Amino acid sequence: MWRVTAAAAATRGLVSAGRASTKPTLDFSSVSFSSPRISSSVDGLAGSGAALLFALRLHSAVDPLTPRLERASAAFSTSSPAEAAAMLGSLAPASSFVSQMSRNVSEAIRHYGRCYWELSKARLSMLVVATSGTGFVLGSGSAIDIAGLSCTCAGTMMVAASANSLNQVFEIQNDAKMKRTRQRPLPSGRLSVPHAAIWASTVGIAGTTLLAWKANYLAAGLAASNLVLYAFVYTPLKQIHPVNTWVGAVVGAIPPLLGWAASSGELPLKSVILPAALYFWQIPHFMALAYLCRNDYIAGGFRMFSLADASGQRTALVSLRNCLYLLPLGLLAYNWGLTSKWFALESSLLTIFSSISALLFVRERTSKNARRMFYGSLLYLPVFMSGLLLHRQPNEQHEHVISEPTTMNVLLSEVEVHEGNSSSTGQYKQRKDLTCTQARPPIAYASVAPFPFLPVPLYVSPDS
Ligand SMILES: CC(C)=CCC/C(C)=C/CC/C(C)=C/COP(=O)(O)OP(=O)(O)O
Repeated sequence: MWRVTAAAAATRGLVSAGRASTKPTLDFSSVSFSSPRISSSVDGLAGSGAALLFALRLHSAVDPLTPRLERASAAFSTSSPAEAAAMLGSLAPASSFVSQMSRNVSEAIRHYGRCYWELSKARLSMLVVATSGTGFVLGSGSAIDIAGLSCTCAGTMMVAASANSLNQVFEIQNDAKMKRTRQRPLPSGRLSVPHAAIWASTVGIAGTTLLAWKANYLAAGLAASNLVLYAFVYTPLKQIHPVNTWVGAVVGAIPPLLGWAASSGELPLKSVILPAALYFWQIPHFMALAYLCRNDYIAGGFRMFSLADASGQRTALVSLRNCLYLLPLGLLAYNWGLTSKWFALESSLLTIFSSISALLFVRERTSKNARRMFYGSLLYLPVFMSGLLLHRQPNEQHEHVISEPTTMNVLLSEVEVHEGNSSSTGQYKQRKDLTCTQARPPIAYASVAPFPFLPVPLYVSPDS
């Protein structure tokens, strides 16, 4: 019985996929299902004729039943309803196989998708991407290269995902002992270690390659070194010495440098403002976390600073000290031409607010005050980065390539003099205008003018 009904449902699927719009209509409403489970799954199948067709196409490579289905479907137009139903009844094993297969595929996608998401600590990685993207914008001139920004963010996401996955591969035993982490894919047994290692290597290599290809070697090198620092230095250090928090802070501070390097190919002094903010910001953030979860960290075998500080006093003082280190950053950002003066004001107010939460924790070391400091730190970073972006001054170093009265401009003006009013002057002017928005290497343009038939040479910095 169920064979016929399954075939009927498959027929409805084919009809709804539009293959039988001009064919005689079959009425299967009188057909009943003997099992509710089969009934619901077959109904689902019938409702998605297109999906079924697609699955059958895939299946046809391995299953000799598929040509039979195609013949039966063709017979639709010529057979009576009873004949067609009987014919399609013989196809039930194929359709149930396909339905099972598509269910398995979608379950596997959901399962591994979730595992990869958790293994990559996707939300943390997205925060890392936000800092790297901010670095990219700060390092840009007045025009922002959106394609470059997208590639930098994608590359950073992949390398950060890889670093986080390796961190979990190395900490399975510890994570299994901590309440906060025992449900992660590896300790919970949802994913095998080789699978996680292959995932980590693939995204790590892909991300670094993308950065090297679409940004530059400096950005790719920073990403790869940061991965090594996080996975192979910070991660084992967590079980060895409390200094791990400071090493971890360096890891968190590098992504904005990576972004800056990706947009401008160099790292001037003012590029360290956001990394410095991230470095100092992480100390109270992780101190608060380690204080709140100290029993969990003890169970996991991690040597956090707060574990050797039963009263919490040193933990609180270290947090306050690092909040205070954030104070001059707004002024420096203004002084070094990174932002307008408004940012200096906003950053100072924000830092005072964070320092007050740390001061309250120093005065009274309770979980409530530690939590307040933790949530305060969560607020600090997005506000600080938004302020930087809102009040940023375009990076002059990025634009000096086109604005300095050297190499290119001299050559361009010479070209204009030589060409006089000839029609090609317009082209060169156009090219010059283009450089004002795209800030391309001068030699690439200079070479075009006298020897347009020669290949454009690689850019060599005048300083090198
Ligand atoms: C480009 C690139 C490679 C970026 C990497 C950025 C990155 C992974 C930053 C994380 C910094 C950090 C110290 C996290 C805490 O890890 P944890 O091990 O203490 O966290 P857990 O206890 O939750 O595992």
